[in-house]
This record gives sequence, C-alpha cells and structure tokens, in this order.
Amino acid sequence: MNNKNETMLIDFYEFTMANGYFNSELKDKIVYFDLSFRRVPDNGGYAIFAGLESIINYIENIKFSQEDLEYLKSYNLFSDEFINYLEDFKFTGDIYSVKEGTVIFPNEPVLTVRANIVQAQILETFLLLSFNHQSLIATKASRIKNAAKGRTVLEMGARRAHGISSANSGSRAAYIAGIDATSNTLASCLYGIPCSGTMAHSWIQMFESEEEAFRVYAKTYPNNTTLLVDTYDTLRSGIPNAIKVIKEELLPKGIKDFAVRIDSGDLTYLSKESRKMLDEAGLTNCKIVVSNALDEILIETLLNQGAPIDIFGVGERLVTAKSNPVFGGVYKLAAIEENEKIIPKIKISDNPVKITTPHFKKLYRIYDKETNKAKADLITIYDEVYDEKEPLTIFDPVHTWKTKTFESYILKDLKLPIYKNGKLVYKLPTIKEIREHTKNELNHLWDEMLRFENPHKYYVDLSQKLWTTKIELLKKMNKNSSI
Ligand SMILES: Nc1ncnc2c1ncn2[C@@H]1O[C@H](COP(=O)(O)OP(=O)(O)OP(=O)(O)O)[C@@H](O)[C@H]1O
Ligand SMILES: O=P(O)(O)OC[C@H]1O[C@H](OP(=O)(O)OP(=O)(O)O)[C@H](O)[C@@H]1O
Ligand SMILES: O=C(O)c1cccnc1
Repeated sequence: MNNKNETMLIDFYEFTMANGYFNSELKDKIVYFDLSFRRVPDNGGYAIFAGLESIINYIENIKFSQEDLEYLKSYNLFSDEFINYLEDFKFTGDIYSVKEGTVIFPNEPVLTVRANIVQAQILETFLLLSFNHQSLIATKASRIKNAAKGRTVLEMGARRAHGISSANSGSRAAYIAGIDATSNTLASCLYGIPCSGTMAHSWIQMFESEEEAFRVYAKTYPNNTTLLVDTYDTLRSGIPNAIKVIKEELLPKGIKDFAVRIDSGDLTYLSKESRKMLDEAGLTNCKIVVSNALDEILIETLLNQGAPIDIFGVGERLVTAKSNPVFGGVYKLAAIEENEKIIPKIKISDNPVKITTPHFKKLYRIYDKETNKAKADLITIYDEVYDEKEPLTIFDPVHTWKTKTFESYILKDLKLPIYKNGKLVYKLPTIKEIREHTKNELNHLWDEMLRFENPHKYYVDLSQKLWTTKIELLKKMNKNSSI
C-alpha cells in the first residue's frame, strides 16, 4: 500500500452514488457543482483560496489500478460495467476556478465543475480536502504575516503538523500567503520555497559550554548564524555568550548578518533586555528571532508591547490552524442540463446559511476605479452581461432595501476556465507568481478588513436576476413540500 497513488482518496458514498447513476438513465446527465465555504475562520474579514494545483494534479493523475478495481469489486456492490468504466476513467468535463491566492468570501462559488454526474461526484472528496486544508492554512498564514507588519516570518511547523501531506501542503499554503521561508526541507525542494533554520537546544547541550556551542556553530556557518540563547539563562548567559562569540568569530570576518533566537519566557521583556545588551555591545544590527507557540494574536500583542523583534518563527498554531481548525468548504449541486438548457437546482435547509444559491454562476469583483480597492462581490447567472459605462446598483440579498450604486468601477470576472472537455486549458502559475498574486489581492482590501476584531464586513451580493431565480425556486420548493 505504500506507493499507492491518491486516486482512491474518495468517500465511499461517491462510488455508490456514481454506480447508481451509471446504471440509470442519469448516467450522462450534465451537472454543475459549486465549491464554496460558509464562514471565515477566526471571524476574520477574508480568506485566501488555495489548493487548485493539488486538484489539477489529482485530475491529471487519476488512475484506478487493477488492485483498486479488485478491491471495489470485493464489496459486490458495483456493476461490472461501472468497474470497467473506472478502469478507463478520465475526466471529460469543464472546471472554472478563481486563481490560487485569490481573496475569497463566504458563499461564493469559487470553483465550478460542469461534468456528467458520475465524474462530478467522483471528484468531490479530493476537491474538498485540497480546498479546505490549503485555504485554511493560507488564511491563517495571511493573518500571521499581517500581524508581523512587514517583519520576516518563518514557518517551522512540520514536526507538529497533522501528518505528512499536511506538513508539505501546509508549508506551501503558508508560503503562498506571504510567509517568508519554511524549515521543511521536503516542502522547500518540492515547491521551491526558501528554506531556513536556526539551531535546537540539543546543539547547545551537546557541548561542554554554551559559549563553545555558539563558537563551533559560528565557525561552521559564519554567514548563517542564529544563536539560540535561552537554553540556560537568556540574559545572564545566552546573550553575553552570543555577544562574545559574534565579536570574536564574526565581526573580524566583516560579517554583519547574524541573529539570536529566544524560544521561551516573556518574549517582550527578554527581547527588550536583549536588544539593550546587544546595542550596548555595538551589535545594533544583530536581529532578534522569537518563537514559542506564536500566532497572529500573540504577535500583535508582542508588537503592541513594543517588543523589538525582527523575525517570528511560527509552527504548531499555523500548521494546525489551532484557533479554528475547520474551513467548512462544501461542494453543492447548483444546476443540471436538460435538452441543452441549464435548470437551476436549490438545496433548502432550516438553517438559512445552508440554503444554496442555484444556477451556473459567474463571480465578479467590483473595484472602485479611483482607489483601486475592492468594494463588493457580485454573483450573477453565467450569461448576464454588464456594461462598466453604465451605473451598477447592487443590493443586500437579505435586507433588499439596502442598495449601493457604483458609477466609476471596474468589474473583474474572477473565475477562469481550467478544464474544457477534460483538457487542461490553464497554464499553472509558479509558486512565486501565486504568492505575488496573493500580495496584490491583499493590496485591494481596505485595512479595516484585515483587523482581527470585528473586521469590516465585505458585501457579496446576488444580481437581480439570480436573486429572483433563487427566491422563486425557494417558493416553489416550499409550496411543493407543504402539499
Ligand atoms: N510578552 C508576552 N505577551 C504575551 N504572550 C507571551 C509573551 N511572552 C511569551 N508569550 C507567549 O506565552 C506562552 C508561554 O508559554 P509557556 O509558559 O508554555 O512557555 P515557557 O514556559 O516560556 O517556555 P517553554 O516552551 O520552555 O515551556 C507562549 O505562547 C509565548 O509565545
Ligand atoms: O512553538 P512553535 O510555534 O511550534 O514553533 C516551533 C517550536 O519548535 C521547536 O521547539 P521544540 O520542538 O524543540 O520544543 P519546545 O517547545 O520544547 O521548544 C522550536 O524551538 C519552537 O519552539
Ligand atoms: O530552525 C529552527 O529554528 C526550527 C526548526 C523547526 C522547529 N523549530 C525551530
């Protein structure tokens, strides 16, 4: 089982449903499924879309092996024809998606699959798992990077990640969102993320003295010296020894780039005192790295306390998204095709947030032409046409009397074609391009949306035509269910 590819990472009910459709007249029915999420983690103001590259890799490499097929057969649930179909399975549908690194909001169709029902169902699990995990980590990482206010942030979470793929794709998602480097060498070599690191307490413990440990390290890696100063006593031993070794081993070589790392205790107090001692010793360019179960709230707190920190090392709370470890992405049927017409479908729920928005839809972002800031998102039916020269009025889908009119705006269609008739038509961006895209996306947001406490609410509205379709379908379903 060790070298198994990921094709079978599919919830079993997808197979039972797919087999059921395959053996019925619904076999070739074309459907539309939307990927969306319901709530921004940590009550934040925005989320970052990630996971598209993994989704594409999965689709490109889907291959049910003979072993997989035998395994499925052993359940005696699936027809031979269905098993034969899986043997030659190939995705033949269309996919539209926002780019990786795009800022997204709840209830938007960020990715849409148009395919026959069998294929659309088979993709569900992997799409959701990639989207949910990677968007969760990218969103958390973006908050952490924002809290650091331009300072460097290193991701060091591999050892506490929830498994191998979470460590790797977590490092990638964090980098996309703006984290500067990872300690995970595999993620670095897989994805081209800068790799970085300091030293562990064990290095210090291995030598007769802390000073000797520092000295050997500085001699071995003169151009990459970060000394861990909290093994015995940060201010009485760690910092004085670091000053001595830096002065004796690095300054004579003309080296100006070095740092100390503090990994325990009151990081504000210790960084302030360390800064004073380093400056008094003339080492004003010595950077201070801190780590120890940090997250965006602690980083903000430390900086608000005036802690003179240059670099943050962040592990467990980032890779596990500890404060809110569920993204809540869903994959919902939005329409079917009948006689080449698109028929919208809705899912009703007692919980209003779980009522879906029907139809094959487009997702637009409205930018203010003067400020270049994103003002609202507009979800429309796929064939609605807008003229940016005409004023655009949007309204709150719940409190419909609340309207807003834009006179001078730019409308951007956020979803691109990724697959057309099963063919990949999208050129995958490099990880650096994705990271740049995320940075650019955040520049379009108002600062008020980035704050952690009660961030400004961003509007995601429905076009008049889509809103009417939704309400009519709701009324129809209500009427039908009360008969
Ligand atoms: N000035 C500060 N303000 C707010 N939180 C801080 C401050 N200094 C440190 N912290 C955080 O408080 C927590 C301290 O955790 P804890 O008491 O377990 O660590 P410690 O005892 O200092 O170190 P160790 O990891 O060796 O146990 C960490 O999450 C740390 O980042
Ligand atoms: O706290 P995180 O955000 O996950 O950052 C990574 C932590 O990993 C290392 O600790 P280690 O595994 O050696 O254990 P420690 O907590 O006892 O230092 C490092 O010294 C950091 O403390
Ligand atoms: O390089 C480091 O300092 C590091 C790496 C992993 C975990 N903690 C620290």
